[in-house]
Amino acid sequence: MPHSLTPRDQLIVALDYPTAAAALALVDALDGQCLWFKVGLELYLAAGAPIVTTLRQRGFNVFLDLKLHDIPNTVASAVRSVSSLGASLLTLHAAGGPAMLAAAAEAASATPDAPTLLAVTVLTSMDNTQLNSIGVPGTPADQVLRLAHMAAAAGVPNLVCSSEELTALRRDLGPSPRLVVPGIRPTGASTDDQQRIATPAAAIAAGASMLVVGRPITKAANPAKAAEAILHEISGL
Ligand SMILES: O=c1ccn([C@@H]2O[C@H](COP(=O)(O)O)[C@@H](O)[C@H]2O)c(=O)[nH]1
Repeated sequence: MPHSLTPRDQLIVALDYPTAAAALALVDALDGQCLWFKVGLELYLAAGAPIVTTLRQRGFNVFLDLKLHDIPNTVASAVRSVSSLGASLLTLHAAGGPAMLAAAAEAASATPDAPTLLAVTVLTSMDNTQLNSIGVPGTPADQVLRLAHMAAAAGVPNLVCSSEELTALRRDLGPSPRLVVPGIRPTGASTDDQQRIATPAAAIAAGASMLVVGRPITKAANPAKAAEAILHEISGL
């Protein structure tokens, strides 16, 4: 495994909730099993920066999934703005291009306590047809590889990708980049709106550093049991 992380270091639970109270109820229900939580657009727009600081005060690691995508100056300023919150990871869209990524990387390296930047390649909800329909030729894997090389050259080597691209990414980029993988579905779980999916074990075996899991845990009848099953599935791999 590229990063020698324990299963609890590898599982990020996506807190896709409309209020801080609902998100924190799920955190409480997991009863300390999970160390990482993802705050995405829904929760951040509803609850703002205090949800990040609350999670940090409770001792959890925060992945701030804001998927920044704007002109270089604006994205660099946003990186500086969120750096004081204490999130460990922050996303921006690789499709913003090399100048945007380089400006963000420069801002992060010059800002104390800046999060590690992750470049989002091709959303796991997109398949071949959807990608081609926005004017990108080829397969999601082609585009992920193209964006990954561009992002690394711009100073953002860590990525969000699907499990389907992991083998090729590890072949090209080696063990160092942190590859964070959503679109995780335990066997038998509903795929929802995800297109490029894998089981937790398959994604870790293919080279994922960390897994992002939302609905298979948050919508489960017993979220703690669902999280425990995923941790069990990836332990010993
Ligand atoms: O390509 C991407 C990038 C981010 N996500 C986010 O991950 C979670 C996945 O939630 P599930 O409920 O497990 O599908 C969600 O917050 C997305 O915004 C992604 O799915 N794909």
